[in-house]
Amino acid sequence: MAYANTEALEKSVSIKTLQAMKDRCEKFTTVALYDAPMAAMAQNCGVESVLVGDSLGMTVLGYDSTLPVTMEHMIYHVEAVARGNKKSHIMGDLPFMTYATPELAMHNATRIMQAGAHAVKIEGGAWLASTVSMLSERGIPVCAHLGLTPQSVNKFGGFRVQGREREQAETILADAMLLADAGADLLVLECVPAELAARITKAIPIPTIGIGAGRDTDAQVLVINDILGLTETPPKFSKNFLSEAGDIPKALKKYVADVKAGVFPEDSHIFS
Ligand SMILES: Nc1nc(=O)c2c([nH]1)NC[C@@H]1CN(c3ccc(C(=O)N[C@@H](CCC(=O)O)C(=O)O)cc3)CN21
Ligand SMILES: CC(C)C(=O)C(=O)O
Ligand SMILES: [Mg+2]
Repeated sequence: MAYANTEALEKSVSIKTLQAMKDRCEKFTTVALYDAPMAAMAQNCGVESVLVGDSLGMTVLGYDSTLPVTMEHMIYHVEAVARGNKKSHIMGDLPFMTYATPELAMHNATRIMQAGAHAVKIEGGAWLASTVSMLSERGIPVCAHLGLTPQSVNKFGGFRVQGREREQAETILADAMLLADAGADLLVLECVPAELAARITKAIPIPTIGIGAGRDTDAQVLVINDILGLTETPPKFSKNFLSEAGDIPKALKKYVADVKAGVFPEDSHIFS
């Protein structure tokens, strides 16, 4: 069986566990999920890292973008996930405009951490460096997020691959190095060419978590709805693992095993 060596998490996973995995060149898996039973299942299937994503605005609440998501939505779902899962590392997204200034970021990150997250995720480049260092210095691990940052969908004019032009690719690489230097502990790279994600992963000491970013990031993230075939028009980079696996735990275990083995994402999921 392809997933025979995938087991429930035994010890709780911290930011240090994830860093040590990068340092050992061992891949880890993140799932964006939103409720207690799915969070429990992720823990039991060896998913090291879970993200309570603001994608919940689209995947749970039926909005067309992540912009309507509020702190109240995020807290409600972080609390549910934290109740269901005592082992995986839990990140919570800060929603649109709730970290527009460092002061707002510190206030709202506090609320996400008190709801049960172990780290917060924020979308943006160089402008976030001071926010990242302030949160980090005060004890809040930060996951930065570059490339297709969905809260900026109106600036991008749609959910489009980012970093295809040389100049933009160099900016994303420079932003990644700046945010890592500022104290970010993790970096999500969304919908960027695989070559760029590979360069960034080599250039920075912290783990990179890719989605539509090729095989060479330190980890992969997918949205649970896409893994389980719940999305009407799934993004090109996603994969329905349920259809071949047969049930939800088998689908999660197959996803974990395929990421560890470096066989997911496949060529058809990759932008170049
Ligand atoms: N179900 C779901 N999965 C996700 O991964 C996801 C969400 N929802 N909601 C929040 C954001 C939005 N995301 C998206 C949504 C659509 C595309 C998309 O349609 N991309 C095109 C590529 C466009 C191009 O070539 O530039 C695709 O064909 O996949 C990408 C990311 C990722 N996130
Ligand atoms: C797709 C991931 C990276 C995310 O930000 C979310 O689920 O909100
Ligand atoms: Mg998000």
